[in-house]
Amino acid sequence: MTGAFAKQLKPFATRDIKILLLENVNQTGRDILAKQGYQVDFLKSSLGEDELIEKIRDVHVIGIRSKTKLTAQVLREAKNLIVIGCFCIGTNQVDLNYAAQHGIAVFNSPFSNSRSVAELVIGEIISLARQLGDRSNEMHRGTWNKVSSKCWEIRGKTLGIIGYGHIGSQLSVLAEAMGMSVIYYDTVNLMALGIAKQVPTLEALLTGADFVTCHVPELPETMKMIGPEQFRLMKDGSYLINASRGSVVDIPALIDAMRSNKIAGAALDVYPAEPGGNGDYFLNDLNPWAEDLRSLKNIILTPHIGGSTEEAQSAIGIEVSEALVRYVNEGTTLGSVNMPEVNLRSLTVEEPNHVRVVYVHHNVPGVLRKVNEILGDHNVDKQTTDSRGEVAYLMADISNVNTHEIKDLYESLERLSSRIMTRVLY
Ligand SMILES: NC(=O)c1ccc[n+]([C@@H]2O[C@H](COP(=O)([O-])OP(=O)(O)OC[C@H]3O[C@@H](n4cnc5c(N)ncnc54)[C@H](O)[C@@H]3O)[C@@H](O)[C@H]2O)c1
Ligand SMILES: O=C(O)CC[C@@H](O)C(=O)O
Repeated sequence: MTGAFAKQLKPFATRDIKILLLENVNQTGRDILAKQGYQVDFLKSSLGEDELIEKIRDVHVIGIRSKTKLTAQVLREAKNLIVIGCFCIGTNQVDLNYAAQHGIAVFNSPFSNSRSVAELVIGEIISLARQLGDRSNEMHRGTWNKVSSKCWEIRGKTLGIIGYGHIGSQLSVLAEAMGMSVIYYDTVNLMALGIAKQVPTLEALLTGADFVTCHVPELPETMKMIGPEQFRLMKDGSYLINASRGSVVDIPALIDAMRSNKIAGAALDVYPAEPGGNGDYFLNDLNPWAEDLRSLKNIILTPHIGGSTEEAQSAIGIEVSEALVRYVNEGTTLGSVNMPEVNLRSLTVEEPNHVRVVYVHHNVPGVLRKVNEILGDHNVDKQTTDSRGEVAYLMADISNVNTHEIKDLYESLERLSSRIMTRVLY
């Protein structure tokens, strides 16, 4: 019996499934996974590449947040890995394509922390307009500095939202409720909430807004999308907020724009390089401009806490863990960010001599015929298949399979040249 077959053998024992959870995944998620009987290893922080490679070799499932980089180099070593859970929205830390090509599904939580980020940004808009960070710091140092110069109400001001997705649109509603006008720029034509207005270009947004806030994913097109030219276009005395990804804003350009008083304040929650865990080593070692950034007035620096609320983390823990359990136990890919979405109704009663076959394969002609020649020796009750780019995913429920036939079934599928990964469940 090959190692791979032993790993997938029907019915696999849930106690054999090894899970590594990094970055302090919430207790809700840990409980769901432990209740399945899986072996759950939990760490509060992320791991550097060498340690990660060492640990990932052994596990079937890994759960991460935004700091753990699952590059092709790391995933190459993850010989047993079948699924990755990103307990967050962003999936830019994972090589999604490499994972799909190797039959590793990736799940995330697409909107459970959107409200938390939107609320943080609302807090920052008011804090920047009233220079709250500076006043508070002065009081902590014993200085009473009662000023109104360049402190503003936000009522009647214009908020410019770049990226009108889950977070941007939620923020739009909150901002209007406080009397702000909202304009937004998005590459997709999107319905405005309330009386917000979509503008046709980034330039129109930058020239029209008093507060500019970024809510785009990390993509090649969004790298440094706010740089010297964009700061030049922004209104004199306007503000910039970035709680999306650190790569979106060119930080040295922001420092220049603030030093010249073009930009009156900024709030950053994300940075081009972030430490893997909590400690005293904030930005200095990682980012050469850190000292300059820290020396600026009216700048709020937070350690990537946009989604860090009890509500969001608890909801994310449940959502992602449940998706992992469905995938491990039933092969369901609904909600996966890198696999075709495939589902079959699960069995409501234990059926003897019944197996579920999951076959991830290269999306090339002739595969279904060959697979069905193998499955056709049994009774195929249900079958479904879908493809996404170069990867296809087939799921079949088969009856009349005797226990001694499972190994043959598995090995016949594994021998096909189209095979990426075979799993036999139940
Ligand atoms: N600070 C935090 O803790 C935190 C928490 C959650 C999410 N995030 C980040 O925020 C990002 C946005 O989250 P979301 O849930 O709103 O995502 P989303 O996918 O719902 O929305 C993103 C929007 O950006 C638009 N977009 C993409 N490229 C664009 C471009 N070049 N110009 C303009 N618009 C563009 C998309 O069309 C989409 O409408 C996430 O990708 C994640 O990186 C950060
Ligand atoms: O919790 C995190 O580490 C990431 C939060 C946020 O950036 C996300 O992508 O959801």
